[in-house]
Amino acid sequence: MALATVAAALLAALGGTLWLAARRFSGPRGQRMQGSRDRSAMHGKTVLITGANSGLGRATAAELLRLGARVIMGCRDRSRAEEAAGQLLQELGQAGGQEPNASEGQLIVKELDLASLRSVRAFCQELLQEEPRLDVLINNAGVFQCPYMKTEDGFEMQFGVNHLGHFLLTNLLLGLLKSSAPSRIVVVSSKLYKYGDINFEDLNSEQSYNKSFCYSRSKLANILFTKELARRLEGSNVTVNVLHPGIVRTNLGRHIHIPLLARPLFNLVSWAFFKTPLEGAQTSIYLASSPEVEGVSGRYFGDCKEEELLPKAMDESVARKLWDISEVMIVVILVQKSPSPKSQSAYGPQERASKWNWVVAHLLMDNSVTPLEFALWAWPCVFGFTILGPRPCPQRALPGQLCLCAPLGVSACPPETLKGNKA
Ligand SMILES: NC(=O)C1=CN([C@@H]2O[C@H](COP(=O)(O)OP(=O)(O)OC[C@H]3O[C@@H](n4cnc5c(N)ncnc54)[C@H](OP(=O)(O)O)[C@@H]3O)[C@@H](O)[C@H]2O)C=CC1
Ligand SMILES: CC1=C(/C=C/C(C)=C/C=C/C(C)=C/C=O)C(C)(C)CCC1
Repeated sequence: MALATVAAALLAALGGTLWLAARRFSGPRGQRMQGSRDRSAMHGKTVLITGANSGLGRATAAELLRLGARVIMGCRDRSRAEEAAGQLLQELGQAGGQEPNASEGQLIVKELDLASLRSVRAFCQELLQEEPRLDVLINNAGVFQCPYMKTEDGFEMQFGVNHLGHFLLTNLLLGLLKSSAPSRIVVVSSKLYKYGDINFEDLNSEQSYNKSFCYSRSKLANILFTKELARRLEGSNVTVNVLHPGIVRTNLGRHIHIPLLARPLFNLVSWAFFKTPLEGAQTSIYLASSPEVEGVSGRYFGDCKEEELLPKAMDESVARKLWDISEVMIVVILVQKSPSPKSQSAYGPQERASKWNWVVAHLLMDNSVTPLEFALWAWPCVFGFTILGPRPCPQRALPGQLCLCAPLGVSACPPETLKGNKA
């Protein structure tokens, strides 16, 4: 009896494995490899891919390199990136039956930590000095459902890396993309955007943190960012499109805890049902290289086809607000050098909730911003405020000092004013 039970269990396990294996090698996967097949399609083109050392980014880099592109891998860990680059060149050499880096594109590793706006700026400064052109920017790097963590600048990690880091990166590289036009920006989002919302009152998750919601919110932000950027880039010959890759077997799930005993089963199921990184990367490759999408902008793609979005991902007013507040967040960090104890004590509980308030006021009072930086960053922010309509300032500004009060509760008043107001 016991023997029969064991035999039945073994048979069931074998049958299950065979069925999963059959699923793995059949189905629509083959049709998903729709990227450009022209081996020289990307010759002479420079492509920047964030998070190119792993998963989808790595697979995208491999394919674009094969198509002849000069690929810049923007990665946070130099040793992991160099290891991946070495493997990619070796694989390419083996596949082509020739010495790596002979006729195909070039691979360049550069350090870029999207959880540090200082790193993003340093990266862009170097890139702008060294690269005469940039044809494709692929905003691919991402963090998925990590425990509550903050970036170097104090932003919730998933929003900070997935949205804000890329927001700054893209804006700093827009000039080069425009001068290299026709050029493309590709944004990697996720279908999970459906479960997110742009809750402006707690964008930094200070009040509550739900890791799934925050991932989804950051991916919704990716889509709204794409929509708004496409609108701003109309007529520039720079296109921007967003995609979801499907469910792909990568390192993205590193923060998901799977009990040790369940891991083999999970691995088997993911092997059978998830896409491989190369399959998942097809839409990124397609949007980066296919002539079919030349001139197409502001669209959402999956499996190399345009897809419909939920209304919340197409809301123009939310997209504009998100853009404006992202600018404020970035501007603030630009001027937010270690605040003085005097300033620290100057803001009360309400102001502390959005620490950005008073810092914006320092724009013109503090020489931590150069006129060029001010011109680049401050005016869109001030302009955004103007467009959205400044509200009457609840605090009384000191004569001659900057005091901006914008919607969404973001206001900027000199700390002295806030202090005076509290008294
Ligand atoms: N896999 C999937 O099923 C899906 C993935 N996506 C999206 O695809 C994109 C790629 O993810 P995927 O390849 O799956 O995951 P991986 O974890 O394999 O790759 C993510 C990449 O992002 C990098 N990264 C993470 N944080 C930072 C940072 N602070 N600065 C710079 N780079 C960083 C990682 O670097 P490091 O290796 O050093 O950690 C890694 O190179 C993400 O945007 C993700 O949201 C969307 C839907 C589904
Ligand atoms: C494959 C796999 C894992 C899980 C990855 C998962 C579940 C990723 C899901 C990502 C999604 C759905 C993102 C959507 O935007 C683990 C846990 C690392 C274990 C090893 C193999």
